[in-house]
Amino acid sequence: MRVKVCGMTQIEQVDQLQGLGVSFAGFIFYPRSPRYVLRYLTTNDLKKENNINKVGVFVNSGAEEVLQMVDECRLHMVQLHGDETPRYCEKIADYVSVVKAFRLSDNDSIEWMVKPYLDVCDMFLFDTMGVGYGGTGKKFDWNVLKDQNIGKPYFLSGGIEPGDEAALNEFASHPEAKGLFAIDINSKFETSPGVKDLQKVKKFIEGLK
Ligand SMILES: O=C(O)c1ccccc1NCC(=O)[C@H](O)[C@H](O)COP(=O)(O)O
Repeated sequence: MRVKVCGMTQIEQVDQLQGLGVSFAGFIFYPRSPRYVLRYLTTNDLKKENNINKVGVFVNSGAEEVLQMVDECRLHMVQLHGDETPRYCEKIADYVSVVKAFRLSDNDSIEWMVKPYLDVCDMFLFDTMGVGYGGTGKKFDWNVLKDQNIGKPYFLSGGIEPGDEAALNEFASHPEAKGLFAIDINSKFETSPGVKDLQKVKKFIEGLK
């Protein structure tokens, strides 16, 4: 199973991710996050080739700002984690792969939520609804994704933690969980916001099928 580690702020840690079997590194470009990457790294630091797919996470930023960061930091993908409209996503998707994040609460109609975005995004990400836009450490019930006509590959996110490996393997093995593309981990693998415990990441990946 592919893994994305989100909220990276330390370049030495980014350099180690690929060796652990991580496929994507996420960088938060949201100034109100404790993991706001530009508080720790420069765009020149981010521009470096680290042999890992770099995902920029944005929350309701102007399209020009997003595209400027894509260019300056050589991002491979952007993850839109706010209230971005389909039209906005379409504009960004002309230049770079777009992952639209949806924060789920109980009883949301997922098919209805994603439908307007199907033609203008490359992938989706499902996170938990909470105070703030992301990195809440809260889980949602993954079963709500089963048997849904999601229509795009998706990242599974929201409070995923060490010890979840067996449940994730079980979820991924279900034919009804179709479309699962990667697991997104963040705050539950930190020693402090933005600083990851790479031993925990390693052990977690070893437990995934
Ligand atoms: O991590 C943040 O601080 C953050 C802030 C604003 C928007 C998105 C943010 N994180 C995005 C992610 O992709 C996280 O991995 C996702 O929300 C899950 O985080 P967690 O619940 O801590 O596992």
